[in-house]
Amino acid sequence: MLWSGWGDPAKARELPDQIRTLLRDLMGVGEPVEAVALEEVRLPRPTLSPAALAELAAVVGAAHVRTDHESRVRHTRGKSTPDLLRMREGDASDAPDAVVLPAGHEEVLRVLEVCSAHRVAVVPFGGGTSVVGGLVAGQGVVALDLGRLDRLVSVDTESMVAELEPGLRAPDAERLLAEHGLTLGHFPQSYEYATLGGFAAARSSGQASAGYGRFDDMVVGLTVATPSGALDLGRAPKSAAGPDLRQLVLGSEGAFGVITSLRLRVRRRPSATVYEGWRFETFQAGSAAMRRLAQEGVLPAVLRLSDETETMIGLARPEAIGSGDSGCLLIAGHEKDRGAAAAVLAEQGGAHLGAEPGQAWEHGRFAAPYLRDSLLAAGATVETLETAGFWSNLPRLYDAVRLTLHAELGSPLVMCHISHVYETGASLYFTVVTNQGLPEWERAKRAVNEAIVTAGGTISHHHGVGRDHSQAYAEEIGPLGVEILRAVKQRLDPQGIMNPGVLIACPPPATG
Ligand SMILES: Cc1cc2nc3c(=O)[nH]c(=O)nc-3n(C[C@H](O)[C@H](O)[C@H](O)COP(=O)(O)OP(=O)(O)OC[C@H]3O[C@@H](n4cnc5c(N)ncnc54)[C@H](O)[C@@H]3O)c2cc1C
Repeated sequence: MLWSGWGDPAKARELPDQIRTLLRDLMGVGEPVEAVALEEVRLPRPTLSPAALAELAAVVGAAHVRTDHESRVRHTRGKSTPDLLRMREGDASDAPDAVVLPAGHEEVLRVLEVCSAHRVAVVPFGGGTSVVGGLVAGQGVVALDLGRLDRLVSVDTESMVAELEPGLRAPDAERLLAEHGLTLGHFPQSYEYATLGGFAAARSSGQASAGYGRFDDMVVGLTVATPSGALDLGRAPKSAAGPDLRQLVLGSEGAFGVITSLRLRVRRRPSATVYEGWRFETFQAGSAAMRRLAQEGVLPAVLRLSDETETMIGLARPEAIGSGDSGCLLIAGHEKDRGAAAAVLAEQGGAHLGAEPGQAWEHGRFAAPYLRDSLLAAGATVETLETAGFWSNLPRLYDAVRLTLHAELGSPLVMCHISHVYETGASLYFTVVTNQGLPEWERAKRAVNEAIVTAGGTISHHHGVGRDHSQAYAEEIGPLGVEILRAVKQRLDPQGIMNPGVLIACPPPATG
């Protein structure tokens, strides 16, 4: 993973001429911005005591406690645009003092014991793709990299449940499951780098959520190491034995403990997926068609609708970006017979475009993050944000976000798509390109968060809360909700060492 951007540097993408012209002539985007070299990145002076480092090394082995420049840089923050812009400028002031790589559940428990005793904060680190400030470390903090917990532990093909370790990256998990003819069916845009533990900890949702559900729907059981001991949850597909404590862990973003094992529902790999494109006159017409598909139970595995602006720019087809298409492009990916879904789409006014747009989307489905790097290098600020709401409230939410972004940023390019749908509602995913800098973007983001809460949406459908959304999350769940989460944290993590600052504002660990 490129430390100052996304993915494999060999896959870097040139900006098409139409986009360069749009940025320069219509949006007034300024000069290209070079990233500093890795060795020029500025790190804070470490403050971890030699005694704490020695005890950590005794648990995981000296080779698995890393304090070198590159390891610290690579575990600094996540991959939001503000994170990347700071890294490009050489600012790693939130770098952890050390990166610790345990090999299993018992070692995680012992690392937490050492860190509790020394009042050292711990930030669990999966793929490092958080876009909500979920990985802010800082002085005296350890990044707990779960990359060595990377095994497929067992497969039960009768129950269709697999036990996997949390540090597995999604492609590795899919490769191991494919050997048994199985799949998770979880393909977020961060697929190439994100881990199973990160998906569970942040309640991720993938591009095939219409067919496979969200990641939290797949978790039938999990094991968690906390500073107060271990929790092992989920011993049946469904249970009436009290509240479901798995739900306290899903979405907890490392604030309560470390997920060390996951029992996940798996499915047989489909023999083929048939992709196709449809065009709708308006976003409203396309979203009404999606609603019918969800409510009539004939959803394809993949379903994605771009609004007019996103269709015009061609974001759903990175190879054809700047193509200037009209209307609203809908992509469907069918793993079963497409007949019932196609009939609904046609009845709702969709024009069938054939296989090509769907195949182009499938081909470029993980390319957009590389495009973001090229836009940042060209001097534009580009970022995404998302929310979800009930169908009846979706138009209000859509307008509220767009109006706020335009009011805050002058003339940004605001694109939107729907790619996660339910019988009762859907998520809205916005991509914003602006000539404004980081402070203006951060002000706009605060205003959008407020607008989302006011318009009745949730502050996150799948990116999570992190630090960036903690204030809006507190408004969403109310003071009593915040108190409940604080009480849980106090019980599981009495010293407050687990990822302080994410989810709910809590005092940092007292230095001992
Ligand atoms: C370009 C890009 C595209 C993205 N697309 C999508 C998308 O399509 N869908 C989507 O859902 N998200 C998307 N994301 C967001 C991100 O990939 C998800 O939040 C993902 O779930 C994070 O996984 P990770 O392994 O990278 O976790 P990290 O970023 O390493 O961690 C995320 C949070 O979980 C905590 N954590 C990680 N592992 C554990 C563990 N084992 N136990 C306890 N806590 C843990 C961390 O401390 C942190 O707070 C995208 C991000 C980027 C940069």
